[in-house]
Amino acid sequence: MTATAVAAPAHDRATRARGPVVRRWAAPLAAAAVGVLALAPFGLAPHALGILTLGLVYGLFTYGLDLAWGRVGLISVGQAAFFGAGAYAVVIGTDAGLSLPVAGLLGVVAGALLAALIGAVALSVPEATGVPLLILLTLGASQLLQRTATSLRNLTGGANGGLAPVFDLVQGYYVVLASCAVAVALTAGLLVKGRRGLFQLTSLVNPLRAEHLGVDLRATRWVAFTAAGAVSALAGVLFAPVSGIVTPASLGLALSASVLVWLAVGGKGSIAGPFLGAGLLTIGTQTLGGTLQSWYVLGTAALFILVVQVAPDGLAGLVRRALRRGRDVPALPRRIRPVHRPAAPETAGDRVLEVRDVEVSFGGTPVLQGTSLTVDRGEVVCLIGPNGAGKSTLLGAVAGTVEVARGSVWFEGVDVTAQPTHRRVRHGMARMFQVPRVFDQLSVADNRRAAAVMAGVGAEDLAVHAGEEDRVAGELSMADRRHLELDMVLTGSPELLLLDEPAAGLSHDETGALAARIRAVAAAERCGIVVVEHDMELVRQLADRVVVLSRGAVIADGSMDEIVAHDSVRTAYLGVP
Ligand SMILES: Nc1ncnc2c1ncn2[C@@H]1O[C@H](COP(=O)(O)OP(=O)(O)OP(=O)(O)O)[C@@H](O)[C@H]1O
Repeated sequence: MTATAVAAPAHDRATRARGPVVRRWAAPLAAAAVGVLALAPFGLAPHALGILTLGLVYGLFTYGLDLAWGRVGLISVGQAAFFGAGAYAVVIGTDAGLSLPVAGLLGVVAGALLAALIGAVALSVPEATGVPLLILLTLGASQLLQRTATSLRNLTGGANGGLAPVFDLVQGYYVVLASCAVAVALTAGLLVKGRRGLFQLTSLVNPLRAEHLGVDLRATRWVAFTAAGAVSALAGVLFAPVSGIVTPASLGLALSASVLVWLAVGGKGSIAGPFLGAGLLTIGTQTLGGTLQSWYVLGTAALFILVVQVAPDGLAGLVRRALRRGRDVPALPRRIRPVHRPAAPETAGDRVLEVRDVEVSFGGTPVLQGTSLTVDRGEVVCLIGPNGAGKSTLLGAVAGTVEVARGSVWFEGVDVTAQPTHRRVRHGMARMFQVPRVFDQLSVADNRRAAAVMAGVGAEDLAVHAGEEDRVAGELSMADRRHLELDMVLTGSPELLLLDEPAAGLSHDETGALAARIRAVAAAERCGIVVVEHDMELVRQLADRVVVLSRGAVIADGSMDEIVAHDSVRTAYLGVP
């Protein structure tokens, strides 16, 4: 399963050229949907057309949520804040004498700015606190805006709502609205094409691996969340003239909960899913909700639970599975421009890495206490020490995933202590984890493509081995996943390779094969390699130099023989008195 770039077999090139089944169906299905929308005014009674219009508005609203939740995994539980902001902009703006398009534009800008602000705050903190913070902030924004809309009677009409311009001709407004929905869905679809599509899909599937291939997670998520706010606000703008009245409910929790259900039922991560979920449930509410009342609400809740249990990818996911004979593997966009990789700085000499007196604490407990480490080009340094000594923490400090309280990290002669992980990676730092971090849900071929694009290599020129298009990375054995991860991080010809217990979970023979490969990489690529390892046999095979860490401090640094003979190492690590 080791891989270097060779020409793709002809049949694999053909498979890629044809594209996955769903892609072949996408254009005809989209054309059919647009055709149905275009013919609807001629075939439907005004009441039915009104319901379809509302379904389209809510579909667009749901699509907005999908740009955040479905594309980058950011759940907003107060998405109505953006929808209501758009709707109220129409009420307030037109009341102040602005034309509908100008008031609508202001509404979209307001929604985008609100989302940009919330996203910037929530994404500026570490992920573990950022995701709950986003949930709280969206919920808070929705509640705050709802209360404000209720209180400012003169401006908004208070609890009874404010009036929006209504158009006499339902059919005339339908055409405007349907054109808008189609245009926005297609334009916003550009956000998930090409390189940005790769950033989004990889961030969604495995954020840590994405970041360690050079994806800027924060920027990717922020752009998606801002776009989600703008699109949901536009839906609110379009909703105001359909409803004729905008009440505080358009900012509230019930609508925010509904849009989550619509997206879950329709299916995340596509254009069709949000429109399908919102459309079907809106038609259901309008036609059955009045007569069945609480039974209808109960039925919707049951449908939600059923879909979540039976088809987590929603109705659109069911259709995709049917078209793909039971498999629903997300695919990277085609034709992705490689990411630009900066050249090595002129200051770079033979020293690839220098860690100077680094201190790291977790919750006030010191873990690294003035730790220093150097690695030269072509050198393999093995980092050993008892459990909890701080070895993985040191790798994290080097890679930028662990915050350094004092001291500095120099990579290729540049102080990178304040640099985010993705920037270090783009300058040639690569990392493998104790548990292999590959994109489990994607095909092996797409894993390689993602790595190639991020390494600045054209995905078109990449080797695709027989069967790798159809093989999902999560189905590979532990050894194959490790080799795939190594292939991926080596695609960028790194200057520094960080390996955290690479032999974990491997058999004796597999460990031997991996050791031979790591040695070959060090010789061929002339990169510095740091290996955290407990397997002393592997350390002996790999190490040019061994560094021993105990309680966050380096207690020995030298050849394997020197280390074994070292008194404090025998006491601290080998347990010999
Ligand atoms: N994110 C974290 N939050 C709090 N404590 C942490 C965190 N990461 C590590 N620690 C603690 O820091 C100490 C060092 O952990 P680290 O994983 O770096 O040790 P290690 O030498 O790699 O150990 P092992 O060989 O068992 O993997 C441990 O006590 C661990 O519990």
